[in-house]
Amino acid sequence: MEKKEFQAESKQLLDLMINSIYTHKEIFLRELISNASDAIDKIYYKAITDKSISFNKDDYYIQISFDKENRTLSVKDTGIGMTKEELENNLGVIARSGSLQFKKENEIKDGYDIIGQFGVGFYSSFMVADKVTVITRPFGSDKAWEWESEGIEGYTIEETTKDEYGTEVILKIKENTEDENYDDYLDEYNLMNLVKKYSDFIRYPIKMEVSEYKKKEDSDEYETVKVEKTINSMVPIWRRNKNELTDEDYINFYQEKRFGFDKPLKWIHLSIDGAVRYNAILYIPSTVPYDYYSREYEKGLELYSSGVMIMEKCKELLPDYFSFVKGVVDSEDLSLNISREMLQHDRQLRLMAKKIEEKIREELLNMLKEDREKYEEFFKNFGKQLKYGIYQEFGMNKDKLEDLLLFYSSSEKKLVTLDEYTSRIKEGQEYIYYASGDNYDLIDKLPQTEIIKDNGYEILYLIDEVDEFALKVMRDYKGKEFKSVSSEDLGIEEEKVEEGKETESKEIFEKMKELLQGKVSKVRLSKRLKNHPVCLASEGEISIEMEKVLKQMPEGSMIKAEKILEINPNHQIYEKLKNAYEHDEEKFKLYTNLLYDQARLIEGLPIEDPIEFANNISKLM
Ligand SMILES: Nc1ncnc2c1ncn2[C@@H]1O[C@H](COP(=O)(O)OP(=O)(O)OP(=O)(O)O)[C@@H](O)[C@H]1O
Repeated sequence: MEKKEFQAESKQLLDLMINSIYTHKEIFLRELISNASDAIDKIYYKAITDKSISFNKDDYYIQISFDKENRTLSVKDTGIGMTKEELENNLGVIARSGSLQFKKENEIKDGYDIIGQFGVGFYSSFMVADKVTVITRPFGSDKAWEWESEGIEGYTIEETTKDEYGTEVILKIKENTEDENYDDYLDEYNLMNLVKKYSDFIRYPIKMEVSEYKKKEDSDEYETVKVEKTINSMVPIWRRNKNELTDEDYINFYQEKRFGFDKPLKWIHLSIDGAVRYNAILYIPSTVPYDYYSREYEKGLELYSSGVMIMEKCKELLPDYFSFVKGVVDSEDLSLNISREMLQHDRQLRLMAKKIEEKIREELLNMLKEDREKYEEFFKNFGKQLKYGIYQEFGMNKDKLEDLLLFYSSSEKKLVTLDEYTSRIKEGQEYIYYASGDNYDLIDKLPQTEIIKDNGYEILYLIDEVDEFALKVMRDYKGKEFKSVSSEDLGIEEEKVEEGKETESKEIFEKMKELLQGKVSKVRLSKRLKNHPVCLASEGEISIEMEKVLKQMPEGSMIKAEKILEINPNHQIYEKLKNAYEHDEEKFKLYTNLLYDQARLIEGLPIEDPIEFANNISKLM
């Protein structure tokens, strides 16, 4: 037996390998399976050019077996195997990849790319094993070799026998420690899950003996028996032809992948053959994930490189406003870093992300046009996210998102797009009007909306917290400005105020403002009220609805809207107020407080002092 040391720099590298390159120990299995798949691929490629080699697909497979008692786990393949020299070169020198060399020598460029390229994956075995044994017999040779290593100190090679060509890697799994349960790698269920997670789309069968609960022959009793099964799906659905796939295939894949328990509302299957080639299947869920609108939710698409899973949630592939999209992306063109946990070039990712975003937008616009009912269902679930998308980044994404928005319309009594609103705009209508509140019924009754409706103008009713913030950063839609029904200048012909009232009321309103002790910045005659005596309006950037929202945030509680109390000069209450001002100070104070409280109630704001409010009402009675 020959005992050899790893080359000097390899020792350090091996140490680095074992201890710091990978975040998850479990990926060692992905690496061994990828190597086994590469080894079979190499025969496949040889067979293409060498007519004397026949490649019968059924003869090629990967087999996983384990022995709990002896703590061994084995990954065996019927691939190309290694000569003694190759063993020394490939497993004796870390960071030398026989696979990369093979790829170069054979100029392999087509779709089924060989996975290995860095020459380090194999050593990840030492993260979970004390000892690694490789028994290999190269294709076309009778000789077989056994390579063995317990890590840094070196390895041995000796001749052995093996019935078939191919390679078997046997790991002596470490004992459990306080932090790590190595028994997981000797557990049928867990191993199956790891194969599903990382290697489901390796294109050769991965076989393993699995337990099955079966009825005994000639008896009613049941027993658990071991049956050899192929545990990977092999052909990824995204590589299959769209025409061959049924709705059921897509739905099954969504559910198998646990993207959600629901049935997806819509899916998009992409095969892109541009600067970066990739396939993707994207899903829009039909229900909101329970943690979607919370900090815990993580966006991202599952990323594969040549059928091997690299990242569970690649967040760079989705903008925040489309974070509800689930799915997979698979590309052969990614530059991976050594651990396969990250990508080396943002450019490829950016190109993919851009296209993916375009496609999602296109699909949503399509749905809006072709299947309104479905789109409204989507919007009910994720419309809020689109609106956040506009609000974030100061409206930078406005152009991409504005046509995807829906708001409830006062005249149509249903959700409408901004385009539909503007297409109905009347001559002389200067603005797109909106009113905010807790629900459509309450907004519909808001005194401020009356004059606008009387003019025959449509109003958008906003009930989501983010709505008004989004419209504020949008400012306009195709040149038409948004206007709150509570703003001072509504751009319409205002209610006439009798001559003299303007001057006469000044003094009264000054007094009212004083009595209200800073609660309002102004009291003024209303030019918008018709049948109602009073309402609140606001000035400046923060509206009353926005104040309500900000109040719920810890840092926003101090931010207040500048409120204006508006009194209807044509309502009999105005005369009573005037009378009280002139003759009964106590009554005037009472009216002032009551009118202010009423206006708050109409806006859905809490009464600041409910007891005093109740007492004031009693006084009136
Ligand atoms: N099962 C196997 N059969 C045949 N050759 C193998 C097998 N496993 C490993 N090798 C050889 O050993 C080399 C080193 O393997 P290793 O897993 O360390 O790196 P890699 O697969 O080339 O690259 P990567 O680090 O990107 O996975 C491979 O390139 C291949 O030539």
